[in-house]
Amino acid sequence: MSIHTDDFAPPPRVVSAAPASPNEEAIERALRPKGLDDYVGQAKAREQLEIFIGAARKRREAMDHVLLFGPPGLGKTTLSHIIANELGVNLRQTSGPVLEKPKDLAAILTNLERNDVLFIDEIHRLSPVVEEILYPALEDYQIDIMIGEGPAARSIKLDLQPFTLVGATTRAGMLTNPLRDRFGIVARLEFYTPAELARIVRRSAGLLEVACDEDGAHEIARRSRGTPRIANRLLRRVRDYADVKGDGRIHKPLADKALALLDVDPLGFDLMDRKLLEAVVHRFDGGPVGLDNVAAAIGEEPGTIEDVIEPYLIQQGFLQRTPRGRIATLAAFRHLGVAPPKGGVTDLFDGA
Ligand SMILES: Nc1ncnc2c1ncn2[C@@H]1O[C@H](COP(=O)(O)OP(=O)(O)OP(=O)(O)O)[C@@H](O)[C@H]1O
Ligand SMILES: [Mg+2]
Repeated sequence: MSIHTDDFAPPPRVVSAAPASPNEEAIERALRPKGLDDYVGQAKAREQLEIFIGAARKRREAMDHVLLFGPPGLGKTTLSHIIANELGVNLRQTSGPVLEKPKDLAAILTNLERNDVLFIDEIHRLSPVVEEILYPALEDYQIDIMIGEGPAARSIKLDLQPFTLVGATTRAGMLTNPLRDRFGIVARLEFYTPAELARIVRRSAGLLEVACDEDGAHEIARRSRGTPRIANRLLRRVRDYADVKGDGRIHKPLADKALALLDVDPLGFDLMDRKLLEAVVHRFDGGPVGLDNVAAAIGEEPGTIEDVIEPYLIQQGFLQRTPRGRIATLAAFRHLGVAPPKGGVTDLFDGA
């Protein structure tokens, strides 16, 4: 039997917010809510969109362009599909890194039908030359394209059908100002509360035809890092456990055991989170420590730490992001069972 190098790749994090495999993406599609009514949580974004969608439908116009931003797995792609559904138009889907040349985007834009939704995922990764042709498209539904080459080259204007751009990004800070300014609607997606995630777990359990009681759903929800993608994944893992070790039904004691086996602790932190907190606490005395140093200490990309691991730890009050670096809070010391430093945990303002 040959050994593939893949055999040595670390197993994917069970609480990673990124989709684990193409198979998981297919399951996600099946669990994706189709309308705003099914879309749990995100009250603010939902309310905003309800109004804009309603107005655009009434006037039979293209809705204003929308920017969705927030950490992975919170429902940006889901929401873009819902917007197109609710508007009753087609959705064309692409992503920043896929659009290499202006003509790639031009081909998509010129094929849009009236009032369609164009979804560009990872919009912060658009190349500058592609972004350039997007500006007039967004403002005037026009593009300038070059015909011919060399001295004979000339630019012509093409009219487009009115359309709505929905851009998604995990890093709003990386968008250029001119691009950001062209979005009329900007919605920031927030981490979900355990109660909201429990509703999502119950809904998904229904679709997957698994019996899951309220307490079982809550246990899964509580450990899902505020993220529906993780909640759905943990539900499927717990279902496997229930099928093998139980009678297929999910309740709290069973969920507890299954999740402990998966190394997901009661706060939803996994080995990666603990590794990060431990590094800041043990190796850097609680900080402040720069992102690059933490990254080197735990062998992760700084970008991954910033986009994927940190946001939840910060939101939960275990880590602070300060101009001088990352600081572990008292809660982090307590969670790791470590006595806090004598002078107290460095806080944001001391010495500043
Ligand atoms: N509000 C919600 N209600 C119910 N289920 C949701 C909700 N938001 C997301 N989900 C579920 O979580 C899964 C992941 O959501 P989605 O793919 O939309 O995340 P994303 O923000 O686009 O992530 P990424 O940044 O990785 O692209 C979806 O397949 C869907 O089943
Ligand atoms: Mg997505």
